[in-house]
Amino acid sequence: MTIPQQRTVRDIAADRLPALLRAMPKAELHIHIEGSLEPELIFALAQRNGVAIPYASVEDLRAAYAFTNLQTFLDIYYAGASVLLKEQDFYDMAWAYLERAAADNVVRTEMFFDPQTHTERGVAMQTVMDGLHRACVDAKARLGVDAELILCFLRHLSEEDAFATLEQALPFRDRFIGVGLDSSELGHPPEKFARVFARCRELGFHLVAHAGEEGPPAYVWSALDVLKVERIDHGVQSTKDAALMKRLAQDRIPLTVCPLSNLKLCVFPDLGQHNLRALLDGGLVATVNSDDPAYFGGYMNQNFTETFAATGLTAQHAWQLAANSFEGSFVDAAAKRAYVDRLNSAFDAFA
Ligand code: HPA
Ligand SMILES: [Zn+2]
Repeated sequence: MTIPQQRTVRDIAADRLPALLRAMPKAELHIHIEGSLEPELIFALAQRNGVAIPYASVEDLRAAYAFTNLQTFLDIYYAGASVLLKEQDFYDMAWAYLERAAADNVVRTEMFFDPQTHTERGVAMQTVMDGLHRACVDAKARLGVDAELILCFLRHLSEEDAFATLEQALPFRDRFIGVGLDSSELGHPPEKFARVFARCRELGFHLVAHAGEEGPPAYVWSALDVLKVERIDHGVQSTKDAALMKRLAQDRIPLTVCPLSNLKLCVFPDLGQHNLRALLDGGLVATVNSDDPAYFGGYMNQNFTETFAATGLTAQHAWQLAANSFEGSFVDAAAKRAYVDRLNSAFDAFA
């Protein structure tokens, strides 16, 4: 892997830090596109498609977003996705996110999607793929955002179901760059999906998995050693295991950390106690991401500004997190260098 050059960044006053965080180019590596579905769009799509939803208003729905753990969120997240039926619905959802990403100076995004959430309801794989892919193509042309897709298997379902999903997706294999693993973590360890990940590896897909969000460090170990993933999504429980921290640092395995998600799902009691700084201090390739921004109260820049305000991270950390996002992305070495050059230019212009 190419490691972007290091850079020592001059300190800037705390009151100017939010502007720098917003202005710097960055990659988003952990965004569930179904988690970008805002309540307003849920209501609009419900009406367009004649789907009944058990909430009287947008305010009513938003009021239900009081989560105590991952599962309480997932129950509402899957219900929200039930309004997605047509190709245009998937396009509209992805386009709304991509416009928000562009506004946050996200120049590269690798978006998760959960096909089983849709095929289970009778939506064709092709419908999902067509809508999301068309939004990615338009994002490059009209927003200058380089957008790719990563297909996630739902870990609360069986490996057999994951294999069937992979089969359905293979006619569209040029439209997604990798596979991931999401949904209910506890009780569904990575090794449950050992064979389907081995197959995806043979097929040449990039591999990632959620691990160590709520689950123990053992799940991060098995994501690495059994599934052979290239990145860990979340991974914040890794600080509980010194040997694991060493492994992640030595192998430069990126962690796609999602601070506002961790706050909303009660992984940390408050943002001031988030361990992002400890991950960076441990030499890990940690990144900042939004996860499910419509549900967790913030897109990329809000994740950056709120976390920096709560934890006292500095301009040096800002540079490192953005550089890490490009290092951790699935672009080639020349593109990584070009992105880090853009990052350096943004810092020069800011000084
Ligand atoms: N964790 C697991 N599964 C998910 C998440 C998450 O944060 N968001 C959407 N699906
Ligand atoms: Zn996630």
